[in-house]
Amino acid sequence: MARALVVYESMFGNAKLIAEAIARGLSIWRSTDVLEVGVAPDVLPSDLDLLVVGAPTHAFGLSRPGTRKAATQYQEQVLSSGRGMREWLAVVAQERVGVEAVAFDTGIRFAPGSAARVATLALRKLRFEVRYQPKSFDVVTAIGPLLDGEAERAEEWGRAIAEASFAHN
Ligand SMILES: Cc1cc2nc3c(=O)[nH]c(=O)nc-3n(C[C@H](O)[C@H](O)[C@H](O)COP(=O)(O)O)c2cc1C
Repeated sequence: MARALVVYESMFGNAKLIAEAIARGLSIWRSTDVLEVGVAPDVLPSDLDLLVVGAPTHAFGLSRPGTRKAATQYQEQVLSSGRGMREWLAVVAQERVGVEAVAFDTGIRFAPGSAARVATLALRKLRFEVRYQPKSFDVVTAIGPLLDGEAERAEEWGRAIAEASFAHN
C-alpha cells in the first residue's frame, strides 16, 4: 500500500493538531505515520511515496534556535524542544527519486511570511516532487488555539492531496 509520512515541528501543539488532521485525511488512501521532527528518521523509508512537513511560522519563516528559545517565554515546556524543521531538512536524505512532498505551516492570520514557503524551497532543493502549493493554517494568538474549522480544513486538504497524488501515480 502507498505510504505517507507527516513530520511536524510544534511548540504549543497547534501544528501537531494540524499534522494529525492531515494524516486522518491522507489515511483514507494511504498508510500514514505522524512523527515529531525530533524523532523523525534522517533517512526516509524506501517505500515512502508522500512526505508532508509542517511547522509554525517563526519570524516570517522556519524557526531557528533563537526563536524556539523565545517560544519558551510563552510556555516553559514546548513540544519540539530539540531540533526544528529547518535542521531536519538540512540533513534528511531519501533513498529513491520521485517521492512527492508538500509543506504546511501554522501562523497568525494576515501576518506576512510563511514557514511552509521556506520548507517548500528546501524540499525542492532536496529533489522531492513538489506538485502542491504550501498551505497555511491559522491560530488565534501565538500559543493558539487554532481558528475554528482549521482542523477540518486540514483533514480535507490531506484527503485532496492523497486523492490527487493517488491519481497521479
Ligand atoms: C518566536 C516566535 C515568532 C513568531 N513569529 C511569527 C511570524 O513571523 N508570523 C506568524 O504568523 N506567527 C508567528 N508566530 C506565531 C506562531 O506561528 C505560532 O506560535 C504557531 O503557529 C503556533 O503553532 P505551534 O503551537 O505548533 O507552535 C511566532 C511565534 C513565536 C513563538
